[in-house]
Amino acid sequence: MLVLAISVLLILYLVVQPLVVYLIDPKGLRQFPSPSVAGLTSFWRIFHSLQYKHYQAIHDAHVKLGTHVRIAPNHISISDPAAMNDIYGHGAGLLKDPWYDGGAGEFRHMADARIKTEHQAKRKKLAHVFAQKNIESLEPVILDATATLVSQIDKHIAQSKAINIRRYLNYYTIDLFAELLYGHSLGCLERGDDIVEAQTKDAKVYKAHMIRSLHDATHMNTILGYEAHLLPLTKTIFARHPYMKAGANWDNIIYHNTTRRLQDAEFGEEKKDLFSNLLRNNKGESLDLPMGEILAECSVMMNAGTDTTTAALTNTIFLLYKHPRVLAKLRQELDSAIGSSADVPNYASVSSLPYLRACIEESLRIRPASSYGLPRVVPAGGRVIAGQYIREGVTVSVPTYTLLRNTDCFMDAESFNPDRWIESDKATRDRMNTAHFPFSVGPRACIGRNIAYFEQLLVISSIVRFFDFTFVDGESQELATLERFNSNPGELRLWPSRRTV
Ligand code: HEM
Repeated sequence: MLVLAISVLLILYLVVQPLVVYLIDPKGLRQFPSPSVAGLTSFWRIFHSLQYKHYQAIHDAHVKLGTHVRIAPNHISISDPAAMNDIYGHGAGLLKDPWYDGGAGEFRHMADARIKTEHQAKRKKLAHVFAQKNIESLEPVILDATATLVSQIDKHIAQSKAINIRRYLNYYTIDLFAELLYGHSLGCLERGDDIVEAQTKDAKVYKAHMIRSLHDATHMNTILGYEAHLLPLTKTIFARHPYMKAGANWDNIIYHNTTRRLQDAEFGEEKKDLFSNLLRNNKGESLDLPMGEILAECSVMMNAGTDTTTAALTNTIFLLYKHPRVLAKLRQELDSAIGSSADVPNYASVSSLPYLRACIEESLRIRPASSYGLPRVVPAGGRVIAGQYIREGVTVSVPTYTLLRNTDCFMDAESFNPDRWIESDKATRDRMNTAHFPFSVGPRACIGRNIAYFEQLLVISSIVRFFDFTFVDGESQELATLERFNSNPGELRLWPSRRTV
């Protein structure tokens, strides 16, 4: 009897209720075209997220249906550059959607705080952590980590082994960010794996795979977030799912490293890392953050600071070695700027090289690390977004992947062409800049972009100068994209050799 009652309730909830809402159409959304059953149910998005190809399904829908597409019962995706400012700009007034609750813990961090005042306070408190001046002071740490990466590639050459550069770049970003944040590396690069220590609240220390923990947890949170109002139920139903265990492992990795860092501080070890800036403002006064908030901020930094930059670095290496003409031009620029030095180039020597910058921008455009349409809620009174009125309470987003290949803004948008950032006339460049937002815009835009550029400049210039690669699978080698929330690249195996500089 109970099973029958639950089944009836489920059918009512999953089939009848969406159909009734769809037909009554209280928010006037039926005027917007939608692919397949997307206007009726979130299952359309869930299906494509489970294939890791959500961005592609949204892109295909826009190509077929136009700029304003209904991708879920209460969600309009808008692939128009004008929508960036309308939705995300300073003063737009649209707040983050409850989808962000999917990954939120008891304490919110800077990226998942949805209340405006809470977010503003956090961002203000932590802005100094990400200031360019502060990042530049961390250059020795970045140079050291980059030198270790170079020596690991050399080891593969000495042993005549192919290298999975996607994994090694991820080991690099993990070690580097742990060093920047906590003042200690996690040793992934040296070991050639991502198995690190985690610690439960009752002090049990064990080992876990760092990359997998983050990826599985993110995938789960992304999908559960589509029906955010059901989170208390779905989190209970899936409590034993391995991806939930992955989330616990991730939290325990952060807990282990944060408590270790706090103990260092207790023993009076003075460190010049981001963590010390997290505890104190730029006048040296304590910020008095509760432990839950410290853990939350460390978690988002280790997440955002490693996963996106790994994607950006891997994508750039792939694109450069796939395009020998571009690679040769970049090498010419680097060689004439740096000469024959065998050291990892420093920031001053590469930060204003135009072609290097252009390669990085073009890679962020054509293979964005963050391709997901970032959801926001239309506030009271509704809004005109890219020319169409959308009622209050509707979720809207700009699909980053689609925006970055907008054919009105980028000529021959599907081709990797760094020259477009240098050789285009002003009008063309202005048009490109209306759509080139790999870090988003406005008050919720990426706060870590200075770190991201710093890393990319040093790593890309080092690898390109020192190494030749051939693809293990020959010229036909492709690089998969697996969108969980970030767009993670698939494995990328290369045969490395030393280039004579
Ligand atoms: C190529 C690398 C990166 C890309 C493409 C990228 C992209 C983005 C994007 C698109 C957002 C907006 C997310 C949203 O609205 O939900 C964001 C936010 C954020 N990013 Fe990055 N990011 C990168 C690197 C980093 C790094 C190195 C850090 C360092 C910790 C970082 C920390 C953050 C934080 C804390 C936020 C939340 C900001 C807020 O809501 O105020 N990111 N990033």
